[in-house]
Amino acid sequence: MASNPNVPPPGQNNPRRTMSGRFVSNSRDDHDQSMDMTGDVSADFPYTVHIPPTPDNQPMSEPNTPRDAYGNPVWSKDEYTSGAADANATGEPTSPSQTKKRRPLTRKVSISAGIIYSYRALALLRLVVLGFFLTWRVKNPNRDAMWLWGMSVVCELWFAFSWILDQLPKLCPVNRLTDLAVLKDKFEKPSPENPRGRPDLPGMDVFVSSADPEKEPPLITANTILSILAADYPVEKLACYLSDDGGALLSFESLAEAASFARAWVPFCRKHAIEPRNPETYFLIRGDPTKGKVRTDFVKDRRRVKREYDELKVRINGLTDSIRRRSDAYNAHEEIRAKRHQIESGADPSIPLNVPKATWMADGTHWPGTWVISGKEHSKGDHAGIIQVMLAPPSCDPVMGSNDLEENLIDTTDIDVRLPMLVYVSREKRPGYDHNKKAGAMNALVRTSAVMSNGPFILNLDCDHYIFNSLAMREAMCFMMDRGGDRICYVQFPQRFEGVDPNDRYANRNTVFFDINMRALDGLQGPVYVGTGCCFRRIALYGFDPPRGGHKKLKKKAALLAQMANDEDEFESRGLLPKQYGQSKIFVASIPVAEFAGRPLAEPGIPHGRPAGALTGPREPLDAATVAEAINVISCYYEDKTEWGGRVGWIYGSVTEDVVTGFRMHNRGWKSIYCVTKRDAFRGTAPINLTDRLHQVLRWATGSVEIFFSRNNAIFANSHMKFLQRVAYLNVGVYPFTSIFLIVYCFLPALSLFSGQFIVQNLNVTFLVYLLVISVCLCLLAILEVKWSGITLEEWWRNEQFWVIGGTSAHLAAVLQGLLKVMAGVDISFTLTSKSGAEDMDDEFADLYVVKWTALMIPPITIMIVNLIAIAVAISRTIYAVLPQWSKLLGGVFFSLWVLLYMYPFAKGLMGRRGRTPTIVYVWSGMLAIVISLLWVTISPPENSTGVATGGFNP
Ligand SMILES: O=c1ccn([C@@H]2O[C@H](COP(=O)(O)OP(=O)(O)O[C@H]3O[C@H](CO)[C@@H](O)[C@H](O)[C@H]3O)[C@@H](O)[C@H]2O)c(=O)[nH]1
Ligand SMILES: [Mn+2]
Repeated sequence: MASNPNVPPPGQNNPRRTMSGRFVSNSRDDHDQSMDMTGDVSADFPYTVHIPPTPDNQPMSEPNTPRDAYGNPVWSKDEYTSGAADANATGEPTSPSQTKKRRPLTRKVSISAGIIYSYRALALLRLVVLGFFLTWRVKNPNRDAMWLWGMSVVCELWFAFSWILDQLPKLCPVNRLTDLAVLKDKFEKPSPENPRGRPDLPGMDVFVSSADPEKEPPLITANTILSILAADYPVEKLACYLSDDGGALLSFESLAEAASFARAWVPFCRKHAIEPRNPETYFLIRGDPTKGKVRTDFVKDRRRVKREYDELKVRINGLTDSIRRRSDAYNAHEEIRAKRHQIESGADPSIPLNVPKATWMADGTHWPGTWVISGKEHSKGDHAGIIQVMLAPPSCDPVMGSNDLEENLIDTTDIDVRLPMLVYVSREKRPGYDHNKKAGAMNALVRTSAVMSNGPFILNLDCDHYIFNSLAMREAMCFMMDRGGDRICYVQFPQRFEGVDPNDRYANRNTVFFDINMRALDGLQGPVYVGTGCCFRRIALYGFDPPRGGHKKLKKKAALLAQMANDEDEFESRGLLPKQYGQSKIFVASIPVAEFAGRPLAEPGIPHGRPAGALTGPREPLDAATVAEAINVISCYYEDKTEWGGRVGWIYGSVTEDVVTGFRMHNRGWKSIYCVTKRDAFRGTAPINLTDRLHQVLRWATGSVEIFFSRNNAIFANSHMKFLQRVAYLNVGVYPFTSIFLIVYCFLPALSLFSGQFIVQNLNVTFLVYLLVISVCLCLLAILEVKWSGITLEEWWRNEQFWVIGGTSAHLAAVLQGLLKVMAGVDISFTLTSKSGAEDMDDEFADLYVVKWTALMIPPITIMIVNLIAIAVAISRTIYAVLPQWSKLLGGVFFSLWVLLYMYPFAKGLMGRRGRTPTIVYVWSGMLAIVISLLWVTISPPENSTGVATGGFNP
């Protein structure tokens, strides 16, 4: 297929517009009638898909347009290298307006000293008592059952170790506040350097990752995209990229639909200050939508936009069907043509024809990506790279709408109707190349966006994580633009979830992690990167070191890059850059531009900032050469012999690419920030049924094991990282191994009950007191954590429970899988978490009760059954009065019940919908167990039948 790299001028690559202001493309319903079977429907289809003509993996001819600067910043080279910015920053007298501007953008808020000091003291106390306890345990073996004692002591030693790994990094939590008003003052108010008050904020490229329209419904992705397009950030600075790892026409066309609906949605959001700007959620909000709305036409506008949105939903839901029908028609037509040709050419008509079952675009051409019935060069792992600019970059000045209701859906007088740039990207995939899952997709986007918009900041969102707070990007910018902001590699926001059952049975919200661990890490140079809701400094992804020693190193490197990009020989002779970043000179040239544009403003106290007003110029329009280059950099051979995935970009080699990527940055000396906003910044979906949840934690734990056995193990971290930060990263790699000890420990109570022994020789006072103290300390620590983090005790308890459930199932499997990878090189696949929204209107949480069998469930089920039987055996032995020591019996039973208590949500989950009366599970299986054990005891009565008398409390 001949590609057409020409990008239509702004505005022309959009769908046709009807009189009602709606946009149509030929991709829907009426298609069968309108389709011209001669294949000439291309004339009015709005999209020309851009793909590289490189199935043979040859680089495209180098576009001949050397540029000094690309993107939005106006950047004077002289000033950059001469350090004029520095000079200007060294404290000239400041005007009153400047003093006002010097108000900080962010602030640390300390946690109440009372709470935090008692928290630390308690942790210390527990540590000490734990030490005494374990010494006592080691010194006092149970001589009657050394095996039981040995196993339990080993497990307890490990638990203590893993508790320390988890507890230590939690000792210095912080909270932070931003001041958005100061940000506005600094970057959007008229000033001598910026007389028109044009936005001087740096550009932001938003990356949305999607991989499979089956598991990730296009409607969810479309909503995410809409929330981004409508975000409150200067339009001309914002660009949105959708990565489609499925290469599906369905994703492509639904993005086109979303883009055309954005013309109504975005002005509506701006006009009436809508929140959240994800239409699906917005229209479902319970309560009075007019609350706080002042414009009288709100109700009318809302009604219209709502109807338009409903139509969009129907269209997106109908896409699968319309694509199939269209393709069937085209394929039938092709077959007829081939048959005719066969007859005409005099060939034997009985020879079967091999016409491929292609997937067709509305313009009557083959879809270059994956076909519905996958064919050669059109399957998930084998297709061309595709780039489509769905919305062209907007002009740099506002474009006000009008009250012409023929043209517009709503009256947009005095409303800026521009839309941010929107690009569809599906990287090239070929057999024989490792595509490196999400990390690979993100790296393709990093390069393509560098060429097309080069925002110095990158916001990364999974396709199901939408912007819930339209100011979120500004929050991130406060940190990045504040004093010392140039040392920040990313600002991570907490992941918040919708559609989780109110009891949060499987701790899907992960609040312990997001409100306790992450907040605490924020006090230790920064939270880990968790894959979504994270705003990166672009150059941190390029493997740069943070500015140290007066920015000299960074400046030198950037200047060198700039020089090399311009000077052919220099570039070539060093051999260094192509090796690191690949062959694209345009890409390399974009690096220093991004570095410069990402700096905070030069001000007293911010020595190496950029001058105010430097980012207010218009951005270069996209030209054909640029798009050609953007396609070049997403080809699958581009990364050959480069450092992408190694030192540069998202790091490869783990299914939890996120943790590794963040780790590398921290290890280089960058800091990160955890930004918890009052109104959630982003929200996503979480798998709520047991099976999906287990698979999710399986992937995470497997990723952790991969990290543990790689050079990204925190043991090898360098001195840029604080000690406790290293402990936290070590914990990330180590926690799955706890499962080995946990599973043994969960069988111990049953083993003790069966054997009539216990993990200690007798339940003496010392043992019980130690046990009591460490448990009480743990509870008090939990209460204090709850106090400083704001989570609830129930959430904390759910987390404990799931720690046992996940620990005895998914984590164990992860350890095995990880070992297999290390020892036998077995590759680990990325199982997508399905993101089906609540379909069933009668029961929002219907998904919760879905029971899908998985082998992961075997160990926890075994644990439950064995423990139940053990309890029953113990009870029947008591009935027969044959147990040697009642204290051991009591210990064992308590121990067993404790395990069962932790497993309770799991048992509930297994029951599916009936699990609503979950006690039945335990009661029922308990009865069964009693029967079994009565039989067992009758068949083999224990030898010692004088036991009761010899037992007792024996301190
Ligand atoms: O080959 C792939 C596989 C996945 N994805 C995308 O990666 C994201 C995360 O996948 P998901 O199945 O939703 O995983 P979760 O467990 O929900 O995600 C968490 O954990 C992952 C690491 O295991 C991170 O990549 C995610 O960002 C983080 O939110 C989704 O947007 C996918 O579309 C790709 O783009 N290409
Ligand atoms: Mn997800």
